[in-house]
Amino acid sequence: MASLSAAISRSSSSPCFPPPNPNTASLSHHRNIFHSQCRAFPLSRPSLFLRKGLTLPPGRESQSTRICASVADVSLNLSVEEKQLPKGDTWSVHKFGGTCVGTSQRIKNVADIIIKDDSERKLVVVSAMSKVTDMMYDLINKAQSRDENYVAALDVVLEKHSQTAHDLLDGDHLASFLSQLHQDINNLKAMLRAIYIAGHATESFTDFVVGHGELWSAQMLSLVIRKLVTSCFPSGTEQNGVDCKWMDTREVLIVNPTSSNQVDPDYSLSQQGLEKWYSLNPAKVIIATGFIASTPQNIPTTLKRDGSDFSAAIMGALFRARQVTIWTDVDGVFSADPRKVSEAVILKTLSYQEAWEMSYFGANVLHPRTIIPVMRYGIPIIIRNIFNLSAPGTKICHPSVIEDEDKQDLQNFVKGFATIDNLALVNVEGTGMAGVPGTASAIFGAVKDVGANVIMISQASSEHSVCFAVPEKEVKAVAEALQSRFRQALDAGRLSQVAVVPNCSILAAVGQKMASTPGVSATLFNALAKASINVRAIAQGCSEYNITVVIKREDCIKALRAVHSRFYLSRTTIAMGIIGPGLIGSTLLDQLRDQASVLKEEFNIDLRVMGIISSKSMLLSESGIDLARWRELRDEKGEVANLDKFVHHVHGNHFIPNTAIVDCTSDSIIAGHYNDWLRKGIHVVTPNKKANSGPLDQYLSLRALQRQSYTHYFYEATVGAGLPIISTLRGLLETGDRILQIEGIFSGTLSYIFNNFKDGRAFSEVVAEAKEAGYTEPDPRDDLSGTDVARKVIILARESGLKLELSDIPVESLVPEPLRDCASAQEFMQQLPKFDQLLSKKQEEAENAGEVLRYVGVVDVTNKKGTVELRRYKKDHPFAHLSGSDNIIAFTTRRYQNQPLIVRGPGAGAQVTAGGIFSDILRLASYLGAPS
Ligand SMILES: NC(=O)C1=CN([C@@H]2O[C@H](COP(=O)(O)OP(=O)(O)OC[C@H]3O[C@@H](n4cnc5c(N)ncnc54)[C@H](OP(=O)(O)O)[C@@H]3O)[C@@H](O)[C@H]2O)C=CC1
Ligand SMILES: N[C@@H](CC=O)C(=O)O
Ligand code: NA
Repeated sequence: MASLSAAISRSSSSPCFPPPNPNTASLSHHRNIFHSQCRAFPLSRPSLFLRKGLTLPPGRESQSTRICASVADVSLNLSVEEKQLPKGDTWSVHKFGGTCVGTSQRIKNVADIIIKDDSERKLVVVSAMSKVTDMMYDLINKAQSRDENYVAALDVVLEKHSQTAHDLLDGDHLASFLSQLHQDINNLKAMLRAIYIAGHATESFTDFVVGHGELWSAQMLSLVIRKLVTSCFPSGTEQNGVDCKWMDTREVLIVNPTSSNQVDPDYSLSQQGLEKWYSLNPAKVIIATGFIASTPQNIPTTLKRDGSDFSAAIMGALFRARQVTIWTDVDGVFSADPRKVSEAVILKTLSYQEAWEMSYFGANVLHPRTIIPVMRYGIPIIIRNIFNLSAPGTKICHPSVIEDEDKQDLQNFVKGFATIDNLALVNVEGTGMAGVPGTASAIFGAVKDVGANVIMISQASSEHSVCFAVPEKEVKAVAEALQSRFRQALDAGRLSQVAVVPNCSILAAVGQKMASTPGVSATLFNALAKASINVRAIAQGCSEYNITVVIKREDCIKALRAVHSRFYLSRTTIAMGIIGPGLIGSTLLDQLRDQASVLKEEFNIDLRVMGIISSKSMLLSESGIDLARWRELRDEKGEVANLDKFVHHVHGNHFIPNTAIVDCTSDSIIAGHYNDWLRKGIHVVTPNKKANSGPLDQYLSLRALQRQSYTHYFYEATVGAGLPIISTLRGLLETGDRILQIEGIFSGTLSYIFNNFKDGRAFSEVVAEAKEAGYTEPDPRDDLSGTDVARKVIILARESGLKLELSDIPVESLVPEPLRDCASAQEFMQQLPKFDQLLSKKQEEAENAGEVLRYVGVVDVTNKKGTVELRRYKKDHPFAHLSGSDNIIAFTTRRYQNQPLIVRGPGAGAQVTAGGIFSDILRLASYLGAPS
C-alpha cells in the first residue's frame, strides 16, 4: 500500500499543468482569464469542487480542473438565464455505442447525424471506441498480475487514439486533444505502475482506468463537431461550433452500488450535479461520457453491464428529454430472432413493458433497467441503425403517445416471440402436496440451496404437482437436492416422483394487448397444435404480458415459426412435396407458378414447393423450387428418386411450420404411406383414388386419424375432378340431411366417349381422342373396365357411411375380354380397334329405341349397395344432354327427394383436375390460418 500512495503522490505532483478543456481549446484569447477564474472557482462552488477534490485518484484532479477551464472560457458572456438548464421537450438525447464510434470515419458519421438532428438542444452519450474498454481492463489485469507488458499495451491504446485524432482533427483542436491524451496516458502509466507494485487494483481504481475510453471518445467527438460546425458557420454566430461541450459524467451522475453488481442512480444528487455543471457549461450540444459515474463519496464507478444505454436513459430523465435515441447496428427490434424466422419484421412500436419482456428473452432490446429512468417521465426511446439511416427503427414508449399511423402495430395482440433453449423441466408430484402449506417453499428452498435459477413455474390448482424449468446444466443438482430433501415423503408415498424432462425449450409470446383480448392464447395454442407441437407446460402471470410454453427442444424453431406466422400479418407458409409430375402434377405446378404472387400479396399464403419426385428422379430445394424453371432444374440438378429422403427433406426443413404432400400419382404404394405421413403431421392432398377405395380397414383408419388430429387429408379431385362432389356430400351430411341415392356419370372418359360415340364413329377412335385430351387414367382400361367409376362409387359410398369393399360393387366392364391381360396401355390401344364392333351394336340398338347409352355408377344408400353399369336413357333425360367430359351427379336425399340436387360439369382433364387439387391446397391453407 505504501508504494501505491507513493505512486499516487508522484502523479499528483506532476509538474504538467492540465491544458484547457478541448471544449474551449480554440478560445486562446481567454487563456489568461482562464487561469485566474480557475483558481477562483473552488471558492464560489464549494460543494461541487469539494466533492471532486476529496477522494479522487490523481487523474481526477485534472478532469475537474478541465471543467474549470470550460467555465472560464464560456460562461463569461452568458446571462444567468442562459446558464439555467432548459427542460421540457427541447433536448433530444442520443447514445452511440462503441461500434458506432469504432473508427475515425464512424466518428465523423456520428458527428454528421448529430449536426443534422434539428432538435433545439442535443445531449449525446458516447461509449469508448470499440474494443477500448476491453483493452483498458486488460491493462489492469496485466498490471495486477505483474506483467510488464501493460506498458506496451498502454502504448497501443495511446497509438489508437492518437491515430484517430490525427485522422479527424487538425490545428489547435488536434494539439489540445493530443496534449490531454498524453497527460492522461502519463497519469495512467503511473497508476498502473502503482497497481503493478501492489499486485492489486481496487474496484474504484479499475473503474477510473477503464473510464478513460469514454473520456477520449467524448472529447474527440466534441472537437469533430466543433470543427465541422465551425467550417460550415465560420462567423461566430449562434451556430458556431463553440456551442458544443463535452461532459465528464462523473461530475454529474451519482449512483449507489447495490449488492448485485448493479447501481441505483441517485436522481436528486445527479440533478443537482447537472444543474451546477450546466450553469458552468451552458451549451446546445453536449457530448457526455457513457458508462462512467461517481458514488456519493465521489469515487469513480461504472454503470456496469449495458452502462452506456443506462447513462443515456438517466440523462434523458435528468434533462426531461423529448426522446432518447439508442444507435446500434440493427434496424430495430424484431418480432422474432430473424436468424430463426426469416419473415420476422421490425416492430415499429413497443410499450415499455413489452420491451422488458422481449429483452428478458434475449431479443436485441435494451436491458430492462435502462428503460426505467425514461419510463418515469414517459420519454420515448428509439432504437435505430447507424448503418441504415433509412430505417425508422423501433419506438419504445407509452402506448398512448403512439401516432396514428403507427397504431397499426398495436393492433397486434402479440408483438414478439422469443425462445430460451437448453432447459429441463422438473416435476414434483404426489398426493401429499395438496393443501399442505410450505411445500412450494420447501421445493424452491432446495432449488435455491444448489444455486439454480428457476426460469418458469407452473402449478395446476389441484396442487398434485409443481413443475418448473431450470437450465439444463443445473437440473442434475436440482433433482438430487429434491430427492434428498423429500426422501421421507417419497419413501412414504406422499410424493410419487421427482421427474426430470430433459431437452426442453421455452417459447414466449409477448404483447401488452393480450391482457385485454380474449382468444390470444387460443390462437397461440391452435397454431402450435396445427404444427403438431406438443406443449409440456404453460405459464402466464396475471399481468398477461407474456404467455410461456415449454416444448421439446427439437420442436422449438418449428414452433416459433408456426406461432409467428399465425400472428404476424404473415403468410401461411406451407412446404410442399409434389409426387408425380405427370399430366396432372405438372399442370398443378404450372398453376401454382402462375398464382403464387397473387396468393402471397392478396391472401398472405406462401406455397413453397420444396421437392418434386417421379418414379425415377427427384428435385429438392432448401427454400422453394423456382416453378418457372422446374423442368430445366430437374434436368440439371435432379437426383435418383428416393421417397424416404424426399419426405424427410420436405418435412424436415426447419423454417416452414407446415408440410403438405400432394400425391399426383395413381400408385397404391404411395397411397399406402398416407397413414404414416398424417401421423407425422404431414398434410396430404391427392387426386389419387387408391387410398380411399382400397381395403376398408385402411380407409377407416386413415379417416379416423384425420378426425383425431389437426393434420388434414383432402381428396376432392378423386371424384368428378374439380367439381364439388365430396364437399357437397359432406355439406349435406354435416347439416343433418340423409342420403338416399347418388347416381351419376362419374367418368369423364366414358362420358366423353358416349357423348361422341355416334354418327357411325368407331369406338376405339373416340377412346383414343379421350386419352389424347387427358381425360383417361394413365391406363385407359381403368376407365373402360369400370374400375375407375367403381372406385368413385366406393369413395362416395364410404363417405355416406356404407362399409363396402371394391369387390362388393358389380361392375360391367367395357374392356373386351381378350384385351384384359394386355401387357401395356399402349398395346391395349393398338388392339382395341379390332373389337369396335361389340359396342357399335349396342349403340345402334339404343339409337333405334330413341335412347342413349350412358355408363353410370349408383350408390344405393338405402339398400347399402352400389353398381356400375351401362344403361340406356331416354333422350330427354338429364343424363342424355351432356357434352365433352361432363360428369353429372344427382344426389337424392331426404331434403332433395322429388328433385335431386345435381352437380354437373367437366369431370376430367388436366386443368380442372389440377384446379381441384389446388383448391384443396388452399382449403388446407385456410385451415392453417390464412385469411378467407
Ligand atoms: N386425368 C384426369 O382427368 C384425372 C386424374 N385423376 C388422378 O390424377 C392422378 C394422376 O393422373 P395423371 O397425371 O393423368 O397420371 P400420369 O401418368 O400422367 O402421371 C403420373 C405421375 O406419377 C408418377 N409416379 C407413378 N408412380 C410413382 C411412384 N411410385 N413414385 C413417384 N412417382 C410416381 C409418374 O412418374 P413416371 O413418369 O416417372 O412414372 C408420373 O409423373 C391419378 O391418380 C388419376 O386418377 C383424378 C381426377 C381426374
Ligand atoms: N379418368 C377419370 C379421370 C378422373 O378421375 C375420368 O375419366 O373421369
Ligand atoms: Na371433385
